[in-house]
Amino acid sequence: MTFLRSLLRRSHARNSLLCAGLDPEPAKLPHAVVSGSDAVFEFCRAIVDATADVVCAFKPQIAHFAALGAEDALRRLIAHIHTRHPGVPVILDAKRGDIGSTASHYASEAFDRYGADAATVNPYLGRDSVQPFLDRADRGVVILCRTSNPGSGEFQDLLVDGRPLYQHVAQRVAADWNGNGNCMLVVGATWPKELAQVRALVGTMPFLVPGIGAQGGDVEAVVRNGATPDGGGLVISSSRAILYAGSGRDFADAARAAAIEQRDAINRWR
Ligand SMILES: O=C(O)c1cc(=O)[nH]c(=O)n1[C@@H]1O[C@H](COP(=O)(O)O)[C@@H](O)[C@H]1O
Repeated sequence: MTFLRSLLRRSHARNSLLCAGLDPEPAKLPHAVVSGSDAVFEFCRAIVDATADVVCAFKPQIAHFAALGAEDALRRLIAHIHTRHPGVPVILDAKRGDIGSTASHYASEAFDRYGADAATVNPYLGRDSVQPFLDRADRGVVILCRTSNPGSGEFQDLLVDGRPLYQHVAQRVAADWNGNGNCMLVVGATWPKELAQVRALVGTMPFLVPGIGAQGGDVEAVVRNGATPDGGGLVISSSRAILYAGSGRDFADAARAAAIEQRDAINRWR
């Protein structure tokens, strides 16, 4: 089954648009419970097992593992999700972008080494840099469009032929890059007006929407401005607000409670 089909199926089955981001930070781990050389894996596995039935996807962030030399923990974590929670797709947040010959190695890293179902990519280098990802028709390609960070407008809002650059990205992806029907766009929860503008440009293409929780994005505005007419089309991602909801022995229960709260807050506006 393709990534987008399994995402849709999972989202319907669990009535959830929530994605749990997996961004382990050593200083924030509950050391009384998880410690030792495999603490990152054990922490993330506990979060995954506590939230899998609440979410439509997981999104591990590669730098949070690579900076710690924990690439093998990432590989095992994705394998664990696939084995223990089949049907929950994994989006590897890697934000890759390079010339085509190198990009093919990045695609292989994401999809073959780590076994991810989808990966985030940066469109700045143009279509040939994303092509090795687009060619993997069964996998998802999640393309940065209007990112959640405060400085996102510095380049993404620059007017080109009278329209902001991020709108060109949205239109180009929808019209030209999505031949295999495997594209999504990243639009930050912190920019509801832009979310509505991108939705108006691309029809029902699904969006990955990070920026609720720790970054303060407004859930109601996200759903009102970003959802498709059937109340879907969104994968709303939250990392720190779920991962670090608790810091004691009950950290996994606290993460589950936070995820349920966020899922329900999203569903209230659908
Ligand atoms: O591609 C992403 O996932 C992403 C895009 C974006 O525009 N903003 C954004 O915050 N992210 C990622 O989403 C996660 C947000 O984490 P929290 O702010 O803790 O929920 C981080 O891993 C970011 O790298």
